[in-house]
Amino acid sequence: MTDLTAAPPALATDADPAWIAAHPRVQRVPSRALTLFIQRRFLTADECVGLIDRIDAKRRPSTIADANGDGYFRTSETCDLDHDDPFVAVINARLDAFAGIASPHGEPIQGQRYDVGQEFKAHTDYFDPKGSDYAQYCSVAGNRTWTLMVYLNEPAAGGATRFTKIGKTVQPETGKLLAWNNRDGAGAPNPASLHHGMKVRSGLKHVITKWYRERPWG
Ligand SMILES: O=C(O)CCC(=O)C(=O)O
Ligand SMILES: [Fe+2]
Repeated sequence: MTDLTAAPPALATDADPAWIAAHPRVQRVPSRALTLFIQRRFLTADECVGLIDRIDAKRRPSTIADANGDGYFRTSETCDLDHDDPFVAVINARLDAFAGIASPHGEPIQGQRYDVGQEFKAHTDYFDPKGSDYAQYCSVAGNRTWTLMVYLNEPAAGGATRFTKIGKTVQPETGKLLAWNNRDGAGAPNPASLHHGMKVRSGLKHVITKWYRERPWG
């Protein structure tokens, strides 16, 4: 459970790193190239179980936006969580409060499930403005800005998230949150946000991912 030190900024369209850094138990990963925060125990073990049950009940094969011809690029399963479910709505509000971003800028939370051997190869969460699918995915709400991701469990082996450009590997831990800015200091898409959801070697891995947009999503 995150204890917030103050009310979030009213109707902010973007996160303030100083706001995030002021939350209790937040660590900033030392890097000039990427703004990346970690907070352990963002969710309780019970909350994680509640999310895992919902993900397992509604999962489907994961997809990627800009198809790149590699059928093994993202082999996990995905679930669009139901925001009419009060349990999900409470967690969604907590993510918004952590980021300090007004709720309409957030995409619905997704769940991801990785079985043994499954992974999400190195990618960025922002859409390439020169990519063929950019207009399709970004014409209304703009590009992705911040990513919040929470590990819901700990696979027995594998499943770390590796930020390849900054040489940082984060190990899954039940309830641990990652928050990073997909843009650089000038506000442009930041290639240093490249990350790889590495293969699970034993056990299962579940995470939730929440992406924020430049403009309201819905
Ligand atoms: O599972 C992970 O460690 C990374 C997930 C991810 O990068 C994504 O869903 O965009
Ligand atoms: Fe990602």
